[in-house]
Amino acid sequence: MTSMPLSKLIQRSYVRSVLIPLLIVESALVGMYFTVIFLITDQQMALALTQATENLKTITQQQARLLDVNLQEVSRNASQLQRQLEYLYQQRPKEVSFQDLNTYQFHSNGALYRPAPGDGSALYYSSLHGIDDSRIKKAHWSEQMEPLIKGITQINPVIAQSYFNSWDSMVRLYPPLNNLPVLLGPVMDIRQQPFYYLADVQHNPEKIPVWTDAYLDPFGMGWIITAMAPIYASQKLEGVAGIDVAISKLAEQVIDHDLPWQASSLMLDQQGNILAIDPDINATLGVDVIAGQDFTDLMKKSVDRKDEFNLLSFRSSSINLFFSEFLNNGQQSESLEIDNRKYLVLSARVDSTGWQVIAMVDESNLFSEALAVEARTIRIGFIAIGALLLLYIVFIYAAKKRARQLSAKIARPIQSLSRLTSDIETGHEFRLETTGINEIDQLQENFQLMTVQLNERQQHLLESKLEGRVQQERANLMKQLSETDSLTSLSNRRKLDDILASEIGRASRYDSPLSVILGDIDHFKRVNDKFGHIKGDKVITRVAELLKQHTRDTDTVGRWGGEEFLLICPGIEQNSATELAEKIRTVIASELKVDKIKITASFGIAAYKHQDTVDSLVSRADKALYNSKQSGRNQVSVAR
Ligand SMILES: Nc1nc2c(ncn2[C@@H]2O[C@H](COP(=O)(O)OP(=O)(O)OP(=O)(O)O)[C@@H](O)[C@H]2O)c(=O)[nH]1
Repeated sequence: MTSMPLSKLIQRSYVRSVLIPLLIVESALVGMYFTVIFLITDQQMALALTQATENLKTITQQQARLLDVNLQEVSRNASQLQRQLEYLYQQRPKEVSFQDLNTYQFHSNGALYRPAPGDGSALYYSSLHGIDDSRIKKAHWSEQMEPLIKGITQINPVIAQSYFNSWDSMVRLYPPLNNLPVLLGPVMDIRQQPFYYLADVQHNPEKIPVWTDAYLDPFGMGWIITAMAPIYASQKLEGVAGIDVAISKLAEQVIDHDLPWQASSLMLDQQGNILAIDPDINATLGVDVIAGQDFTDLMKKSVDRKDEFNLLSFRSSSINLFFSEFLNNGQQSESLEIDNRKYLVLSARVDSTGWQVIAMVDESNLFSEALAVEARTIRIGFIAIGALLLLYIVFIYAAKKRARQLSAKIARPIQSLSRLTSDIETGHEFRLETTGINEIDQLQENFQLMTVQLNERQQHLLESKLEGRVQQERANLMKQLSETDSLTSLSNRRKLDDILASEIGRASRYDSPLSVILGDIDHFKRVNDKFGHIKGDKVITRVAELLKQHTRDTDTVGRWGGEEFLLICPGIEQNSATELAEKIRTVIASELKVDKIKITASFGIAAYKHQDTVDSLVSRADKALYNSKQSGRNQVSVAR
């Protein structure tokens, strides 16, 4: 197992036991938080889509209905005008008197017209059939139509123009156009005009007002739709009454430009022609790009380029396809993708004309609220994550610091204990500080107790050892004192007895030689007598030194008594012992003097013999010594 610092161990345990579980739990919570946000956003978006679909569907249906109501009103106006004009024809007198001959004039191109209609109706009479008096009179008679046409035009704000066209190309029109002969030409034939066939019996057997298709007004009013009513008098088709409705005006009244979610409207006829369009979606559908200029202005000016206003014939093929399918299948709501943006498209049909009122809304507008809430909650989520990260950083920092403090708190007493262990033999007493950690404090207490006990035991041990040694020393000393001669420090008689007994035993056991030399200072009594005991003692001490000096370590020199010395020489034959004694005798005789008087000594030698005892051996040496004394002293004699 690898070892590591205590602080790291504590820190790791903090991280493992607290940080990691915390991290797992909070990661799960954050994950759940974001999942819930996405789910709720999805749900809110789906709800917003449903609400917008329902809402805009209702709005477009209301707009279509309102258009229908308006168109029906115009249709009723056309019926009214039809009835009034037919009544006028029925009341038409045979003869008509001229009111004011200057009212009408012939234009230079031959057509009859009213030069200055003012706020009255304009009149045009084609010269196609020739303009005789009766036609001039008819023109005058038709002035009775003016209040009818004018009244109808003024009664309904969506009506742009009302007029009557007679079969022989007389046109009475309100509001007036001054230059009708120029606009219509000298020989315009009304029966060749495309709308006129709507009035004949073959195409309109019920003789009721009918709607033309939407068309671009040749006089610059943009898209127009006309309610056309045949005027019969005595079964004869006298002409047609027309009420022009400017589609832009109609649309203005019914199409709300302030739709919710910034939705925009447009209106298509059955062929897909754009009858009205909110400028906001011009760019989206590419209408601006195709037309290259202001679309509404263009509509007012252009008559021949009708295709340019057909949604199904320009822009991208995907948009064409979408709208043609949308219109053909009568779909009410669908999603359309243009330039990677999704649009919700809803439509409602105008029953009178088969037009479609269409609302388009950018789906991102529907979801903006939900997405804004989502963005806000995601931001909150990220702030929370940031805060958590900050918390973790603070936590890790705090854990590190705490781990350091805790490890120091734990390590300090352990280090003290360790120091104490190494210093324990010094016997010093330590006082350890309490840590506040039960186990460690208990350990310290036990350790301290153990140290005290150990010190006490060591003290006891030392004391008992010392006492033993002192006793031993004393015994040794006593023994040494009992075996040593106090004057010469040589072995005394008792010790010599022991050693000699032991050497005799050894010589006997191993059959090894053993010799003893007994020496005695000559005429010592005289020395004492002459020089005193103190000097006598000195002579004895000096003889002892010389004996020690000239013998081996294996030899034993001892004071046998008084002025007598015994040398025990193990392993030495009689001859060698004699040589040794002779040498010692010579040295004493030559070196030892008291006040110039020579001191000599006599020696007796005895070699060990089988069965010898201490006494028998020493006795023989003593006899040999005696012989030396008898023979004149300062001699060496050998026992027989
Ligand atoms: N100063 C001193 N004298 C001692 C000691 N021990 C013995 N003496 C003396 O030694 C003398 C021995 O004398 P003797 O036995 O008569 O022998 P001697 O005078 O040496 O004569 P011979 O041995 O015959 O040569 C005595 O006078 C003792 O008192 C001692 O320790 N110190």
